[in-house]
Amino acid sequence: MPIERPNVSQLQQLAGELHLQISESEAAEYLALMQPNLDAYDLIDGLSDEVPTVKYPREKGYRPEGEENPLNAWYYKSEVQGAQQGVLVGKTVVLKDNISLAEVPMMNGASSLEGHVPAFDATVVTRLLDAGATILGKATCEHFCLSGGSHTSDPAPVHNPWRKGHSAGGSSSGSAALVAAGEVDMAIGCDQGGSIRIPSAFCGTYGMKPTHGLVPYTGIMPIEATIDHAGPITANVKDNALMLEVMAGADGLDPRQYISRGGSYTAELDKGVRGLKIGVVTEGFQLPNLQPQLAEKVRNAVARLESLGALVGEVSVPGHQLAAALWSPIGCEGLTMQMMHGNGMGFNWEGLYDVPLLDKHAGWRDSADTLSPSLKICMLIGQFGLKHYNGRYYAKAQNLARRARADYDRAFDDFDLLVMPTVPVTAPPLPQPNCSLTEYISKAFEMIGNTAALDVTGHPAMSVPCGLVDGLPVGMMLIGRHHAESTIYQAAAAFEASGNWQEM
Ligand SMILES: NC(=O)c1ccccc1
Repeated sequence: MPIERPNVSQLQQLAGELHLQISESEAAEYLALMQPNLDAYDLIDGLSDEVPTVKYPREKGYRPEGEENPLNAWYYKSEVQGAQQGVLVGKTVVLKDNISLAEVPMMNGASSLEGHVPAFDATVVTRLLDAGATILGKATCEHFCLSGGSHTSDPAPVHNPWRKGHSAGGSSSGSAALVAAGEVDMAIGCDQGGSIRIPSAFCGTYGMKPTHGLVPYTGIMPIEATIDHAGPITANVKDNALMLEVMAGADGLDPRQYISRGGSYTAELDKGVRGLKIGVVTEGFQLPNLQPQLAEKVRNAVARLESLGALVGEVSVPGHQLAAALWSPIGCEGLTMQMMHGNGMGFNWEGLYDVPLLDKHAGWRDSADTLSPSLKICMLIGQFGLKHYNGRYYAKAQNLARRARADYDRAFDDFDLLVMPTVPVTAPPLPQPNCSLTEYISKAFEMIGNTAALDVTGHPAMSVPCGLVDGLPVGMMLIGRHHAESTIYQAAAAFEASGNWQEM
């Protein structure tokens, strides 16, 4: 199929957008000279796309309603049976709804994407199925994954299974809610500012944000490649480690995997914590909105690890606050370029692009006013930094991210793990649908003070449930050296085995 050529005046218009002025006759001459290039576009247009083939058949599926979806945590139910054999045989899994499951609708929490049906499976999906898992469907997520509260998802907010009317956390809201409600064994979440760990903390699940690049993001709708992470959300530590083992390692299609190695994450589970050095991060307990009772639960959990033989000390990591600050230019300018101007894919990397998703998402411009205020504020910050400051603060923040990372790594000279509260608050009530802009946005970001920093530095970090305050779960965040997920699991497993966290 030939692509539609621009005419002379369209080419002049394009030139204008590039700050060029070309006369009509120049435009005509350029146009003639461009013909071989446009012939190349014709050739590409005539070819089929180069994408992975779908390996396992699936049901058409449906959108559960009413009693079948009391928390609004399901987006779609569609069963996919994986291989007959493998470490995940008998395990049920739900996918966050920014992860492609071929033939099953995906909307990433945003009405502007409604109607999109992916053509291929994300790498992590194929890996789980190859390991024998049974996928049950897609979990509701927040609007383009841009909220730590569960009130921004289209069509409806997700409720916390511990208390209806309260936030499930976000942005992997449905993922954690369905695991906590016992509807699935496992879920995949994604995390750019805390979106695996926040809902895990609010819902009392185990949520691991692995080292940046460990798990391929291929086939998952991104926010910004340098902070995109995918990882497991489960009801126990063993399942979490198993799931990570299956999902980790290079797929050759994701530029985030500049360092790519998988590993065995189940090997250390029974080792205990005797002699393990755990640093309590001073800055992690200095968030202005930290609830004292919640901090107390986390300190009690650390004392328990100490009683199990860990060597505990206090450590200051000034880079923690720096990293949290770096999230603003990196997250906001990065998502404005990649997710919005770049139609969800961006440019300048080799790998697997989802072309139909790109086309569909390019339509956000036609209904931009329906975007969530939590996304709008990030776009406004991002556009400001890009337009008024050439994106220089994004660039400088990427450089300073190495300083922040080195700061944590200095702490890891003395400690094997670092610990702090995952989030400063327990699950708050969901804001009312007609709440103010200020409330809507503050309820989306009030809890990311500790989590976002580790997206910037890339360190693995896991939320481990460690108690209840007024009947709502509290999460302790364990942070490890890059690629030391095993050490995190080792401590998490020892802690889990030491008693019922709901009684702590
Ligand atoms: N995608 C995220 O991790 C996120 C979390 C909280 C707020 C904004 C984004």
